Amino acid sequence: MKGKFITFEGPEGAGKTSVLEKLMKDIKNMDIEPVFTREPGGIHIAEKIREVILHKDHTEMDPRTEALLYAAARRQHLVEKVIPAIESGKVVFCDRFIDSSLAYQGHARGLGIDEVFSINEFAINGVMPDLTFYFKIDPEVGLQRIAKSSEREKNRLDLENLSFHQKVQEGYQKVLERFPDRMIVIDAEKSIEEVVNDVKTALKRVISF
Ligand SMILES: Nc1ncnc2c1ncn2[C@@H]1O[C@H](COP(=O)(O)OP(=O)(O)OP(=O)(O)O)[C@@H](O)[C@H]1O
Ligand SMILES: Cc1cn([C@H]2C[C@H](O)[C@@H](COP(=O)(O)O)O2)c(=O)[nH]c1=O
Repeated sequence: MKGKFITFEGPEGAGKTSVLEKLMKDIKNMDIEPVFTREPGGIHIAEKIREVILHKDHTEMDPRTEALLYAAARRQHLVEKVIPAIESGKVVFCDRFIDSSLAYQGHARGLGIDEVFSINEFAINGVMPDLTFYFKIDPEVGLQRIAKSSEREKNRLDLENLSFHQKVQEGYQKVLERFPDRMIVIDAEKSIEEVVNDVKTALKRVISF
């Protein structure tokens, strides 16, 4: 049986990681075999690439280099972890995937959504999510949340200015217009409990757990 590939997208501080942590607890011991992972990262090489991309001192990084590094991390993560899991019937829940590249590098960095999609086509070789939750939130609210969080050390992208994060938001809107069939919009400004419930309700339409 082929599994499923479900991705979580949205700007900084939207609550993706918090919701995935709650789902991880709730989905355990139920009818599906879940795999929780993230981008960039999820496996050794991609975590190393993550350190290079997100290090706050790497301010000289060229936007095309950034886009290529995300795509390289994506390729390795797909081949080592995501594809084998899907092929063995598991349900992969991934914190970010290609839509982040389209919104951040394609739109916010100004490289072009089509151009960034095309370098990613080489990396993904036809693997796209079955379903994507887009956590919609005013970028200022998301940034305020991460500013309040004592656990979080700010990375290079967190430190971009508000206008960059507003462009990320516009980028996601464009991605949503391009892929309306696989994307579900979640109001991420609701309480965490309500957001978790909304995600679970939508998930139950595609998997039983
Ligand atoms: N619905 C919510 N309401 C209020 N605070 C929230 C909500 N969801 C998450 N938070 C808080 O916001 C902060 C950021 O949450 P989280 O790390 O889950 O976001 P994220 O979408 O994964 O962000 P990033 O992509 O930047 O890592 C955390 O301190 C978390 O506790
Ligand atoms: C996959 C991917 C990610 N990004 C950005 C988005 C965030 O600012 C960081 C990842 O940090 P998080 O705490 O794990 O959310 O990287 C990007 O710009 N392009 C991408 O393809």
